[in-house]
Amino acid sequence: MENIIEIKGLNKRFITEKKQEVNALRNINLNIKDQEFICILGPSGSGKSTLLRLMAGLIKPTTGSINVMGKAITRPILESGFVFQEYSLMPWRNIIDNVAFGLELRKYSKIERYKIAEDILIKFGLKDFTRSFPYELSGGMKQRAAIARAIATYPKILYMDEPFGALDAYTRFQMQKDLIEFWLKEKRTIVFVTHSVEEAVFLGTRVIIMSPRPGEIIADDNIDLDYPRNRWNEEFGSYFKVIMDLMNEVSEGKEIGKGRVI
Ligand SMILES: Nc1ncnc2c1ncn2[C@@H]1O[C@H](COP(=O)(O)OP(=O)(O)OP(=O)(O)O)[C@@H](O)[C@H]1O
Repeated sequence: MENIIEIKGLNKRFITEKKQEVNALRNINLNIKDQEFICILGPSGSGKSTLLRLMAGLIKPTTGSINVMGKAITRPILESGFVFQEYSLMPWRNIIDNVAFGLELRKYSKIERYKIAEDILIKFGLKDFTRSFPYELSGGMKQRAAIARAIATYPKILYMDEPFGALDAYTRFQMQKDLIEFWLKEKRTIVFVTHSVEEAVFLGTRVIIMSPRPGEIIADDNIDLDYPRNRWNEEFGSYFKVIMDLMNEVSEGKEIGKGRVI
């Protein structure tokens, strides 16, 4: 399968308000294939969100190149959707108008966008809340609505930054299952940032691990397990253990060899 995202020699340096330089990412080289479900793991501050925001065209590289669908990315493109940890809903719009927002940008008629948004909200179990406002929904429901909003336009690439981080364990499991179902059915590319090794092994076709700042990719592994995955089987446990051990080494600052493939 062809690469949908190609990153070469990427470096990102921020200048803080106090004029200090922060090297967030160093020499990132990464190719992501169409329809991969790639999970990005790494200690806090290792540049996971920065990498995601760069790919999505929300911020610009300091040096290096990022091509998405064959073109240098300079701003967010219509083929992509985002979900962030903090529910990315507009508080002043009701749920259906939130979900229909991307369709509005893409100039769908009001009838079309309400039809599409309504169908998705039914699928996401939010049928009775289409006219509610975000503050009237629970955390899990809000996050469902945020994902519904991101996929309403059926983006080719879905960028997700710890989308389930704030949810209770049960809701999180449910949402993981729903996301896998969506991905298996719709064959999109998903780039997913998480702190949870278990979540990465449950979801990803591939996992990359970042080093502490400045973030570099220090491990890159395919997870060769069938879907839907079973957290309790032995093979799942072996992947979990290998990646967890690596994460511990990384967090303790051990040099584990760059670009190591598990
Ligand atoms: N706009 C910014 N200005 C200055 N520094 C920034 C900016 N955005 C990120 N950084 C810095 O870049 C580094 C990487 O941040 P980033 O949020 O990408 O890490 P992360 O791995 O996603 O962290 P976490 O797991 O805690 O969410 C951090 O040191 C952060 O302080």
